[in-house]
Amino acid sequence: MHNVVFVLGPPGSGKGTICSKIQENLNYVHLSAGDLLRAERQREGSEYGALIESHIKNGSIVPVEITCSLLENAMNASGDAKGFLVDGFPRNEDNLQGWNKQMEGKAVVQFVLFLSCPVSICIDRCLNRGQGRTDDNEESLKKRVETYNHQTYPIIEHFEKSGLVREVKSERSIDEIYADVVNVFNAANKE
Ligand SMILES: Nc1ncnc2c1ncn2[C@@H]1O[C@H](COP(=O)(O)OP(=O)(O)O)[C@@H](O)[C@H]1O
Ligand SMILES: Nc1ccn([C@@H]2O[C@H](COP(=O)(O)OP(=O)(O)O)[C@@H](O)[C@H]2O)c(=O)n1
Ligand SMILES: [Mg+2]
Repeated sequence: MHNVVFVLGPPGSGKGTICSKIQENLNYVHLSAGDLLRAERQREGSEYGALIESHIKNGSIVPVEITCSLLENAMNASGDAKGFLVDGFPRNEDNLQGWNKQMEGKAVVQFVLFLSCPVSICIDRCLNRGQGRTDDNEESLKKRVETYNHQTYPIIEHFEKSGLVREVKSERSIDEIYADVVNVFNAANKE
């Protein structure tokens, strides 16, 4: 059974940054849904390259069958770990339903780490991210924020109802955020 922490928050809230620090220090394996989709987009022979690129540019969400299979394969290919940081998933109702269907009996969600951050700060961070992403431009970001507000935030509210959400405010320095995040993980692993 895979132990999973979902990591959610607006684009640019620092999900990737914080996950790599947790992976370094806490024996969790970081799996970014966005990174897995970008790798699949580049993979020679992939039948999904064009579809993935069009969703990424439009800030819309790739069908869950593709994303969840990439996540499951990556979990199965990984060695022993305390758990997996599933970064940027589930981002909409389709993601959530697809995960529940595909991963029932194979994974348990330990909690949801919610990195909350004002959108204006998030947009500035993405515009300055410097990774050459095809979606870090004003036009794509407008759509990504809209997708976050209308599709992803309701998923966070859904988990909130089950008491699974741990919110950490991420408009602060990485060290301040990370200190709170470590406390969240320590508390969860004591339960
Ligand atoms: N707490 C922070 N303060 C300032 N900049 C940050 C902070 N966390 C991340 N960043 C920067 O903001 C950008 C987006 O961070 P990233 O981790 O890629 O976010 P996400 O995965 O949520 O989109 C990156 O350039 C990163 O270096
Ligand atoms: N579960 C997911 C995650 C990402 N994606 C796509 O990948 C894009 C980039 O996701 P990302 O997680 O790398 O973006 P950030 O929030 O890290 O900036 C999203 O805008 C979606 O188009 C998706 O379709 N489904
Ligand atoms: Mg990211």
